[in-house]
Amino acid sequence: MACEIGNRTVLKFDTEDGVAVALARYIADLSERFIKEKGSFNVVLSGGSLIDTMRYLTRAPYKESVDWPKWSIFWLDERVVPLDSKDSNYRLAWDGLLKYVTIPNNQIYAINDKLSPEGAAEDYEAGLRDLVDRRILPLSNASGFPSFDLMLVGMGPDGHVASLFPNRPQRYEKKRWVTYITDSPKPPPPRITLTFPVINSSSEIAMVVTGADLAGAVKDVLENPDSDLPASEVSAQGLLTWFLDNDAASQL
Ligand SMILES: O=C1O[C@H](COP(=O)(O)O)[C@@H](O)[C@H](O)[C@H]1O
Repeated sequence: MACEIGNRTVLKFDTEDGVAVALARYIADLSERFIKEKGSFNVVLSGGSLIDTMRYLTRAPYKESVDWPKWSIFWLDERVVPLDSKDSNYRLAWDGLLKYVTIPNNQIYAINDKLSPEGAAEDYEAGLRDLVDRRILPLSNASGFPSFDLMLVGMGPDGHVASLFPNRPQRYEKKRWVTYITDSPKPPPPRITLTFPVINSSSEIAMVVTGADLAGAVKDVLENPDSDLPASEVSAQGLLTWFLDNDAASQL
């Protein structure tokens, strides 16, 4: 079932598996559209449950039909831990998605895990600036911040997105493209994260939210015009689409 709530399209499915099926088709369709329009597809991944919900992309027909070599992969946020740690969003994405598909390694933009959180954030932002200089990543005409084709965003029960948490100042960053946090309320504490000006410069955003523990935050973000949760600040230059299962939508 689809409906419009504010400036968001909300798609509701009976089960998490229904979300997973629809999400794979949505991503494959966008991949085809962007590659036809400009020859490449820049995708930003979250960590958490999102990667498992992308599982149908690693199977037929998408494993073969998607033009994976035209993709570039970035992270919305990353834990500052070794890339082979079980807490790393890179490792999660590698194990659940990237190892099954044919995206060239030099188009997978992981953090430098040898640096401090501050250093890793500066290094990731410098890498993005280099891609802008080389015209691989465009700047949004509207905001002047880099504009990714698709951002896949998860949400925590506290309404956090990326590593932008309630009661932490990073969510108010207006100048930097990438910032860092050393006291994340959700472990592990050291992380880097894209900032809201970058998130909200994306062409397309999918908020992928499944599970009963998220129902309260979903209701607040989608039905309370005065919501102060970080997820309520997400907007896109194109379409912002929420994918919900019945559990996450149970309080709407
Ligand atoms: O810590 C994180 O949490 C959020 C939400 O994760 P989920 O398991 O509740 O889906 C995730 O989007 C973010 O990338 C991750 O670092």
